[in-house]
Amino acid sequence: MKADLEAPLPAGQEDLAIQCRDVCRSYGKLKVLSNLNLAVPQGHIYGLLGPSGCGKTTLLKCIVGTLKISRGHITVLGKPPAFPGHDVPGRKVGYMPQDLALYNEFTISDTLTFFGRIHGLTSKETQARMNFLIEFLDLPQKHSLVRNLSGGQRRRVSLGAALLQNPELLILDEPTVGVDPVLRAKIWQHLVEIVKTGKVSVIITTHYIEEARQANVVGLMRNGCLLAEGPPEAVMKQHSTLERAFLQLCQTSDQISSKRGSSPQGEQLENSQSFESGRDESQPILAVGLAAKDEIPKYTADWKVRARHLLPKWRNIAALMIKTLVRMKRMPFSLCFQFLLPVIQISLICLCVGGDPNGIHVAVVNNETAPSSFSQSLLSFLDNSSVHQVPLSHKEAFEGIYNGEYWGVIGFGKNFTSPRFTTSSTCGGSADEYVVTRRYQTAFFPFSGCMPPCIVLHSLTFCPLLWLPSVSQTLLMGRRAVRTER
Ligand SMILES: Nc1ncnc2c1ncn2[C@@H]1O[C@H](COP(=O)(O)OP(=O)(O)OP(=O)(O)O)[C@@H](O)[C@H]1O
Repeated sequence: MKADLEAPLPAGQEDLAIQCRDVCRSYGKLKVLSNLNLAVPQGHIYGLLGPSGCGKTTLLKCIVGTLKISRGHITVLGKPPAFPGHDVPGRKVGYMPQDLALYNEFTISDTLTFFGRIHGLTSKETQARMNFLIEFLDLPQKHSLVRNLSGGQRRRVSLGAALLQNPELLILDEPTVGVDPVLRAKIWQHLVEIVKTGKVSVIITTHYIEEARQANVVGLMRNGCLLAEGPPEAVMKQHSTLERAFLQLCQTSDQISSKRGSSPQGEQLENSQSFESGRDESQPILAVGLAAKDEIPKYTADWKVRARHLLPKWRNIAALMIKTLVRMKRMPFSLCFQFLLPVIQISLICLCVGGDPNGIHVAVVNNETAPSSFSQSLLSFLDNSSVHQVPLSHKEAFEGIYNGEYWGVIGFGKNFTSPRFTTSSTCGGSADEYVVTRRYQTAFFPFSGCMPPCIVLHSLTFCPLLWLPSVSQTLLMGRRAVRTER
């Protein structure tokens, strides 16, 4: 198991934090990523730029392992995302999603403590990091509720959660949106500093193209593939700004597409300053210092590692339970809903089913007269509080039942006790004995029509999923509950 995790990486990959090879991803018929190739070197900041809707967030979700790719290969810190025994998603990765998944009922302190627990930090470590991050990200007091924070402040809390455990890889989806320029500069400065150690790598998306000049490598993305990849200075070589370089690359890409559309098949496209004719779409128009295409190795994990990967971690269960308790405490209405509703449902069920029936009038036609007869002892077994026996003749009994006076008729023949009948009647042979229970069932279940919806409602509310949502979340989603939640 250990050997598997510590196996040396194939040549050329040990210095790549992320490698995407021919990655494709679609949402139904919408192809979002098409044969995308991207390489994030270890200890670098990779600025992923591109217009809205080009697929940046989708790519980041695939990298972090919350979305599956349709085709291609991704390796993150040497293994595919969500590979058994690999902490991606997990402690090794700090992911700040675009849609902030923070809990409104949490304070800043609760939020950071929750993520600290999830990543297995001690409370001392969490506290130290929290104090640093609150000051660094210029956050309000740590007891402020997330729901009372502004949009920009929430983004910074989310960024704080991503930075909390000092991850090896930071995946930041537009962390600087709604952040004032001074803080934006500070965040970039921090990123530049942490990558200097060579142990941390960052992939960051931003709409502020010019701020990406501080990245070590930029990737310009359009329509699900990379137009250019390389150091910002190289991409900007013939242009004063990254924005202009991007504009030029977009125009070049459009020219290629239109020429390809209009030129007859097989005709060679003219050479342009930055691309070759018949360009492979999976390759950027401009690629500076791209990693060589190594063979992607086959990754296998020991069965023990796989089994452990499937099992939820206790610390995650504990963190999620505490999270649920804190949320319940802050939302008393939800507490009532979760605990009182099942009680109401059970009461409703009991009301619908009703209590034990009593005072049911049943006509008894007993043609045996001897007090020690078998029919008498059978009748004595009946509970008199539920069944009120009315001894009648055959005719009176049937008249009574047709008039609705009795719920049923129990009849015994003259020779019920005789040995001949004790054997044959148990097989249902004698015409002298009868039990008529025309309306008996209705007596027990007067509201039986209401039962199915009641039972469904009851099972929905009483089911433990509602009582302990955190545990079920963890059990269902396994150890990856943590990051998929965010
Ligand atoms: N869950 C989804 N189901 C269907 N389509 C989706 C889904 N998520 C994203 N898309 C579509 O995929 C495309 C790429 O979306 P994505 O969020 O990756 O873009 P983006 O580059 O991050 O955009 P932005 O910069 O505005 O955040 C868009 O056309 C979007 O409508």
